[in-house]
Amino acid sequence: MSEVVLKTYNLSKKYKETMAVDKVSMTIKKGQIYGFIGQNGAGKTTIIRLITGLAHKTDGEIELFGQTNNLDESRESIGSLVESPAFYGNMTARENLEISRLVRGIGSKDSVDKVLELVNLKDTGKKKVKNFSLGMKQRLGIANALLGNPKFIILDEPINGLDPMSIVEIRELIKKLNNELGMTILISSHILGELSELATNYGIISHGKLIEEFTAKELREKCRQYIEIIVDDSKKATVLLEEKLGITNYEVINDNMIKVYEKLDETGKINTMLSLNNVEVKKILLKGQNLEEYFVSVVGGAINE
Ligand SMILES: Nc1ncnc2c1ncn2[C@@H]1O[C@H](COP(=O)(O)OP(=O)(O)OP(=O)(O)O)[C@@H](O)[C@H]1O
Repeated sequence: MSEVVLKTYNLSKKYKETMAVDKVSMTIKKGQIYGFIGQNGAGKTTIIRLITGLAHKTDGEIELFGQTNNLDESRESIGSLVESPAFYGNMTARENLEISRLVRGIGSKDSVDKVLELVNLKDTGKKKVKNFSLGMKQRLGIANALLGNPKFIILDEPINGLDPMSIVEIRELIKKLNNELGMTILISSHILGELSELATNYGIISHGKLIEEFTAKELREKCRQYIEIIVDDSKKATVLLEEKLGITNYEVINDNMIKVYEKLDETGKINTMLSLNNVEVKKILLKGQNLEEYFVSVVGGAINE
Protein backbone atom coordinates (compact mmCIF):
# COMPACT_ATOMS: atom_id res chain seq x y z
CA MET A 1 0.00 0.00 0.00
CA SER A 2 1.29 3.41 -0.85
CA GLU A 3 2.29 5.80 1.85
CA VAL A 4 -0.37 8.17 3.17
CA VAL A 5 0.68 11.82 3.15
CA LEU A 6 -2.52 13.38 4.47
CA LYS A 7 -5.56 11.94 6.11
CA THR A 8 -8.32 13.85 7.83
CA TYR A 9 -10.89 12.25 10.08
CA ASN A 10 -14.23 14.05 10.41
CA LEU A 11 -12.39 17.34 10.17
CA SER A 12 -14.71 20.23 11.00
CA LYS A 13 -14.52 23.98 11.28
CA LYS A 14 -17.34 26.19 12.40
CA TYR A 15 -17.37 29.98 12.11
CA LYS A 16 -20.19 31.25 14.32
CA GLU A 17 -23.22 29.77 12.52
CA THR A 18 -21.34 28.65 9.38
CA MET A 19 -20.17 25.06 9.17
CA ALA A 20 -17.32 25.88 6.77
CA VAL A 21 -15.92 22.32 6.96
CA ASP A 22 -18.24 19.52 7.96
CA LYS A 23 -16.83 16.11 8.98
CA VAL A 24 -14.40 15.84 6.08
CA SER A 25 -12.46 12.57 5.83
CA MET A 26 -10.06 12.77 2.91
CA THR A 27 -6.93 10.87 1.97
CA ILE A 28 -3.95 11.88 -0.14
CA LYS A 29 -1.25 9.34 -0.87
CA LYS A 30 2.37 9.80 -1.84
CA GLY A 31 2.84 10.69 -5.49
CA GLN A 32 -0.69 11.88 -6.10
CA ILE A 33 -1.76 15.16 -7.67
CA TYR A 34 -5.00 15.62 -5.80
CA GLY A 35 -7.44 18.03 -7.45
CA PHE A 36 -9.71 19.74 -4.99
CA ILE A 37 -12.96 20.86 -6.60
CA GLY A 38 -15.78 22.95 -5.22
CA GLN A 39 -17.83 26.06 -5.81
CA ASN A 40 -16.89 29.37 -4.19
CA GLY A 41 -17.45 29.10 -0.49
CA ALA A 42 -17.53 25.27 -0.55
CA GLY A 43 -14.79 25.12 2.06
CA LYS A 44 -11.62 24.33 0.09
CA THR A 45 -9.56 27.22 1.40
CA THR A 46 -10.66 26.55 4.97
CA ILE A 47 -9.57 22.90 4.71
CA ILE A 48 -6.24 24.00 3.26
CA ARG A 49 -5.83 26.52 6.07
CA LEU A 50 -6.54 23.80 8.62
CA ILE A 51 -3.98 21.47 7.03
CA THR A 52 -1.30 24.14 6.86
CA GLY A 53 -1.98 25.37 10.40
CA LEU A 54 -3.29 28.80 9.37
CA ALA A 55 -6.63 28.03 11.07
CA HIS A 56 -7.65 25.80 13.96
CA LYS A 57 -10.11 22.96 13.66
CA THR A 58 -13.31 22.85 15.67
CA ASP A 59 -13.39 19.07 15.63
CA GLY A 60 -11.87 15.97 14.02
CA GLU A 61 -8.31 14.98 13.33
CA ILE A 62 -5.52 15.69 10.84
CA GLU A 63 -2.83 13.13 10.13
CA LEU A 64 0.29 14.25 8.26
CA PHE A 65 2.93 11.72 7.19
CA GLY A 66 1.45 9.25 9.66
CA GLN A 67 1.49 11.68 12.62
CA THR A 68 -1.48 13.15 14.42
CA ASN A 69 0.63 14.80 17.12
CA ASN A 70 3.37 17.38 16.66
CA LEU A 71 1.74 18.54 13.45
CA ASP A 72 3.92 21.65 13.36
CA GLU A 73 6.92 19.39 12.90
CA SER A 74 5.21 17.49 10.06
CA ARG A 75 4.21 20.81 8.50
CA GLU A 76 7.89 21.58 7.95
CA SER A 77 7.68 19.11 5.07
CA ILE A 78 4.81 21.05 3.48
CA GLY A 79 5.21 23.93 1.07
CA SER A 80 2.13 25.98 0.39
CA LEU A 81 0.79 28.82 -1.68
CA VAL A 82 -2.47 29.73 -0.01
CA GLU A 83 -3.01 33.43 -0.09
CA SER A 84 -0.99 35.55 -2.49
CA PRO A 85 2.32 35.83 -0.66
CA ALA A 86 3.33 39.35 0.24
CA PHE A 87 6.50 40.02 -1.69
CA TYR A 88 8.45 43.26 -1.57
CA GLY A 89 7.71 44.97 -4.88
CA ASN A 90 10.93 46.97 -4.86
CA MET A 91 13.11 43.89 -4.56
CA THR A 92 14.11 41.19 -7.03
CA ALA A 93 12.86 37.60 -6.96
CA ARG A 94 16.17 36.43 -5.49
CA GLU A 95 16.15 39.10 -2.76
CA ASN A 96 12.59 38.24 -1.79
CA LEU A 97 13.33 34.53 -1.53
CA GLU A 98 16.52 35.18 0.41
CA ILE A 99 14.54 37.18 2.99
CA SER A 100 11.85 34.49 3.17
CA ARG A 101 14.52 31.81 3.63
CA LEU A 102 16.20 33.73 6.46
CA VAL A 103 12.93 34.55 8.22
CA ARG A 104 11.82 30.93 8.06
CA GLY A 105 15.30 29.64 8.90
CA ILE A 106 15.33 27.11 6.11
CA GLY A 107 17.67 25.77 3.50
CA SER A 108 21.05 27.01 2.37
CA LYS A 109 21.82 29.95 0.10
CA ASP A 110 21.93 27.49 -2.79
CA SER A 111 18.30 26.60 -2.24
CA VAL A 112 17.23 30.03 -3.54
CA ASP A 113 19.05 29.44 -6.84
CA LYS A 114 17.66 25.95 -7.03
CA VAL A 115 14.02 27.00 -6.67
CA LEU A 116 14.45 29.97 -9.01
CA GLU A 117 15.76 27.56 -11.62
CA LEU A 118 12.87 25.15 -11.01
CA VAL A 119 10.21 27.80 -11.59
CA ASN A 120 12.11 29.29 -14.51
CA LEU A 121 12.77 32.68 -12.92
CA LYS A 122 16.53 32.50 -12.62
CA ASP A 123 17.08 34.93 -15.47
CA THR A 124 15.00 37.75 -14.04
CA GLY A 125 18.15 39.41 -12.67
CA LYS A 126 17.55 42.95 -11.43
CA LYS A 127 13.89 43.06 -12.43
CA LYS A 128 11.80 44.14 -9.47
CA VAL A 129 8.85 42.02 -8.43
CA LYS A 130 6.45 44.95 -8.90
CA ASN A 131 7.22 44.69 -12.62
CA PHE A 132 6.50 40.96 -12.78
CA SER A 133 3.48 39.62 -14.63
CA LEU A 134 0.84 37.80 -12.58
CA GLY A 135 2.15 34.47 -13.88
CA MET A 136 5.69 35.33 -12.78
CA LYS A 137 4.40 36.35 -9.35
CA GLN A 138 2.58 33.03 -9.05
CA ARG A 139 5.74 31.15 -10.02
CA LEU A 140 7.64 33.15 -7.42
CA GLY A 141 4.96 32.14 -4.91
CA ILE A 142 5.54 28.51 -5.85
CA ALA A 143 9.32 29.01 -5.57
CA ASN A 144 8.72 30.36 -2.09
CA ALA A 145 6.68 27.25 -1.27
CA LEU A 146 9.52 25.08 -2.57
CA LEU A 147 12.18 26.55 -0.29
CA GLY A 148 13.07 23.93 2.29
CA ASN A 149 12.53 21.10 -0.18
CA PRO A 150 9.03 20.03 0.88
CA LYS A 151 7.57 16.59 0.20
CA PHE A 152 4.01 17.86 -0.02
CA ILE A 153 2.95 21.01 -1.91
CA ILE A 154 -0.40 22.70 -1.39
CA LEU A 155 -1.56 25.21 -3.99
CA ASP A 156 -4.83 27.07 -3.53
CA GLU A 157 -6.14 28.30 -6.91
CA PRO A 158 -2.64 28.80 -8.37
CA ILE A 159 -3.88 29.59 -11.88
CA ASN A 160 -6.66 31.98 -10.95
CA GLY A 161 -6.63 34.99 -13.25
CA LEU A 162 -3.68 33.81 -15.33
CA ASP A 163 -3.42 34.04 -19.11
CA PRO A 164 -3.31 30.75 -21.10
CA MET A 165 0.49 30.79 -21.53
CA SER A 166 1.07 31.25 -17.81
CA ILE A 167 -1.41 28.47 -17.09
CA VAL A 168 0.58 26.10 -19.30
CA GLU A 169 3.81 27.11 -17.51
CA ILE A 170 2.31 26.40 -14.09
CA ARG A 171 0.89 23.09 -15.36
CA GLU A 172 4.31 22.00 -16.66
CA LEU A 173 5.91 23.07 -13.39
CA ILE A 174 3.44 21.07 -11.31
CA LYS A 175 4.01 18.01 -13.51
CA LYS A 176 7.77 18.39 -13.09
CA LEU A 177 7.53 18.69 -9.30
CA ASN A 178 5.43 15.55 -9.25
CA ASN A 179 7.17 13.41 -11.89
CA GLU A 180 10.78 14.36 -11.46
CA LEU A 181 10.98 15.37 -7.82
CA GLY A 182 8.36 12.96 -6.49
CA MET A 183 6.38 15.66 -4.69
CA THR A 184 2.81 15.00 -3.67
CA ILE A 185 0.51 17.88 -4.62
CA LEU A 186 -2.85 19.18 -3.46
CA ILE A 187 -4.23 21.74 -5.89
CA SER A 188 -7.55 23.50 -5.69
CA SER A 189 -9.00 25.06 -8.80
CA HIS A 190 -12.32 25.93 -10.30
CA ILE A 191 -10.86 25.62 -13.80
CA LEU A 192 -11.84 22.00 -14.16
CA GLY A 193 -10.59 21.53 -17.73
CA GLU A 194 -7.14 22.47 -16.52
CA LEU A 195 -7.34 20.33 -13.42
CA SER A 196 -8.24 17.30 -15.49
CA GLU A 197 -4.98 17.73 -17.45
CA LEU A 198 -3.07 17.23 -14.22
CA ALA A 199 -4.83 15.45 -11.42
CA THR A 200 -4.39 11.79 -10.63
CA ASN A 201 -7.09 11.97 -7.96
CA TYR A 202 -10.02 14.19 -7.16
CA GLY A 203 -12.05 15.29 -4.17
CA ILE A 204 -15.35 17.10 -4.64
CA ILE A 205 -16.44 19.37 -1.83
CA SER A 206 -19.80 21.07 -1.49
CA HIS A 207 -21.22 23.06 1.44
CA GLY A 208 -18.31 21.99 3.63
CA LYS A 209 -18.81 18.29 2.99
CA LEU A 210 -16.59 15.95 0.98
CA ILE A 211 -19.03 14.50 -1.52
CA GLU A 212 -16.76 12.08 -3.34
CA GLU A 213 -13.14 11.05 -3.91
CA PHE A 214 -12.13 9.27 -7.11
CA THR A 215 -9.13 8.56 -9.29
CA ALA A 216 -8.51 9.90 -12.79
CA LYS A 217 -9.14 6.37 -14.07
CA GLU A 218 -12.49 6.23 -12.27
CA LEU A 219 -13.34 9.61 -13.75
CA ARG A 220 -12.67 8.28 -17.24
CA GLU A 221 -15.03 5.40 -16.53
CA LYS A 222 -17.69 7.68 -15.07
CA CYS A 223 -17.41 9.99 -18.06
CA ARG A 224 -17.29 7.09 -20.48
CA GLN A 225 -17.62 8.32 -24.03
CA TYR A 226 -19.82 6.72 -26.63
CA ILE A 227 -21.39 7.36 -30.02
CA GLU A 228 -25.13 7.86 -29.83
CA ILE A 229 -26.87 6.88 -33.07
CA ILE A 230 -30.52 7.61 -33.77
CA VAL A 231 -31.80 5.50 -36.66
CA ASP A 232 -35.08 4.30 -38.16
CA ASP A 233 -34.30 0.67 -37.32
CA SER A 234 -31.88 -0.23 -34.51
CA LYS A 235 -31.96 -3.94 -35.23
CA LYS A 236 -31.00 -3.59 -38.87
CA ALA A 237 -28.31 -1.05 -37.93
CA THR A 238 -26.64 -3.32 -35.36
CA VAL A 239 -26.43 -6.20 -37.81
CA LEU A 240 -24.64 -3.85 -40.22
CA LEU A 241 -22.37 -2.44 -37.52
CA GLU A 242 -21.23 -5.96 -36.68
CA GLU A 243 -20.93 -7.29 -40.21
CA LYS A 244 -19.46 -4.29 -41.99
CA LEU A 245 -17.38 -2.65 -39.28
CA GLY A 246 -16.78 -5.42 -36.74
CA ILE A 247 -18.38 -3.35 -33.95
CA THR A 248 -19.50 -5.55 -31.05
CA ASN A 249 -19.26 -3.21 -28.06
CA TYR A 250 -22.65 -1.49 -28.32
CA GLU A 251 -25.94 -1.23 -26.49
CA VAL A 252 -29.40 -1.07 -28.04
CA ILE A 253 -31.33 1.47 -26.01
CA ASN A 254 -34.61 1.21 -27.96
CA ASP A 255 -35.91 0.67 -31.51
CA ASN A 256 -34.26 3.89 -32.60
CA MET A 257 -31.25 4.43 -30.40
CA ILE A 258 -27.90 2.63 -30.16
CA LYS A 259 -24.87 3.50 -28.05
CA VAL A 260 -21.51 2.42 -29.47
CA TYR A 261 -18.57 2.25 -27.07
CA GLU A 262 -15.74 1.60 -29.54
CA LYS A 263 -14.29 3.18 -32.68
CA LEU A 264 -15.14 6.56 -31.18
CA ASP A 265 -13.32 8.46 -33.90
CA GLU A 266 -15.22 6.76 -36.71
CA THR A 267 -18.59 8.52 -36.56
CA GLY A 268 -18.25 9.60 -40.20
CA LYS A 269 -17.49 6.08 -41.39
CA ILE A 270 -20.40 4.62 -39.40
CA ASN A 271 -22.76 7.26 -40.76
CA THR A 272 -21.74 6.63 -44.37
CA MET A 273 -21.88 2.85 -44.03
CA LEU A 274 -25.38 2.88 -42.50
CA SER A 275 -26.70 5.33 -45.08
CA LEU A 276 -25.25 3.32 -47.98
CA ASN A 277 -27.06 0.28 -46.60
CA ASN A 278 -30.41 2.05 -46.46
CA VAL A 279 -30.56 2.78 -42.75
CA GLU A 280 -31.76 6.30 -42.12
CA VAL A 281 -29.36 8.00 -39.69
CA LYS A 282 -31.31 10.79 -37.98
CA LYS A 283 -28.52 11.75 -35.63
CA ILE A 284 -25.02 10.55 -34.82
CA LEU A 285 -23.11 12.19 -31.97
CA LEU A 286 -20.08 11.60 -29.79
CA LYS A 287 -21.30 11.89 -26.22
CA GLY A 288 -19.89 11.60 -22.73
CA GLN A 289 -19.21 13.84 -19.77
CA ASN A 290 -16.12 15.80 -18.95
CA LEU A 291 -15.02 16.68 -15.41
CA GLU A 292 -17.11 19.85 -15.42
CA GLU A 293 -20.28 18.02 -16.48
CA TYR A 294 -19.61 15.27 -13.98
CA PHE A 295 -19.16 17.88 -11.25
CA VAL A 296 -22.51 19.45 -12.17
CA SER A 297 -24.21 16.04 -12.12
CA VAL A 298 -22.87 15.34 -8.63
CA VAL A 299 -23.19 18.76 -7.01
CA GLY A 300 -26.24 19.92 -8.91
CA GLY A 301 -24.87 23.29 -9.91
CA ALA A 302 -22.15 24.68 -12.14
CA ILE A 303 -18.83 25.67 -10.74
CA ASN A 304 -18.58 29.44 -10.57
CA GLU A 305 -16.06 31.50 -12.40
N1 LIG B 1 -12.69 33.76 8.70
C1 LIG B 1 -13.96 33.43 8.42
N2 LIG B 1 -14.99 33.86 9.19
C2 LIG B 1 -16.26 33.52 8.94
N3 LIG B 1 -16.64 32.73 7.92
C3 LIG B 1 -15.69 32.26 7.11
C4 LIG B 1 -14.29 32.58 7.32
N4 LIG B 1 -13.57 31.96 6.36
C5 LIG B 1 -14.45 31.29 5.59
N5 LIG B 1 -15.70 31.46 6.04
C6 LIG B 1 -16.93 30.86 5.46
O1 LIG B 1 -16.71 29.48 5.35
C7 LIG B 1 -17.25 28.96 4.13
C8 LIG B 1 -16.16 28.27 3.33
O2 LIG B 1 -15.25 29.23 2.81
P1 LIG B 1 -13.92 28.87 2.01
O3 LIG B 1 -13.19 30.15 1.77
O4 LIG B 1 -13.21 27.79 2.71
O5 LIG B 1 -14.49 28.29 0.66
P2 LIG B 1 -13.74 27.98 -0.69
O6 LIG B 1 -14.23 26.69 -1.16
O7 LIG B 1 -12.27 28.10 -0.49
O8 LIG B 1 -14.22 29.11 -1.63
P3 LIG B 1 -13.39 30.17 -2.46
O9 LIG B 1 -13.04 29.48 -3.72
O10 LIG B 1 -14.38 31.28 -2.64
O11 LIG B 1 -12.22 30.59 -1.62
C9 LIG B 1 -17.88 30.15 3.43
O12 LIG B 1 -19.25 30.16 3.76
C10 LIG B 1 -17.18 31.35 4.03
O13 LIG B 1 -18.02 32.47 4.01
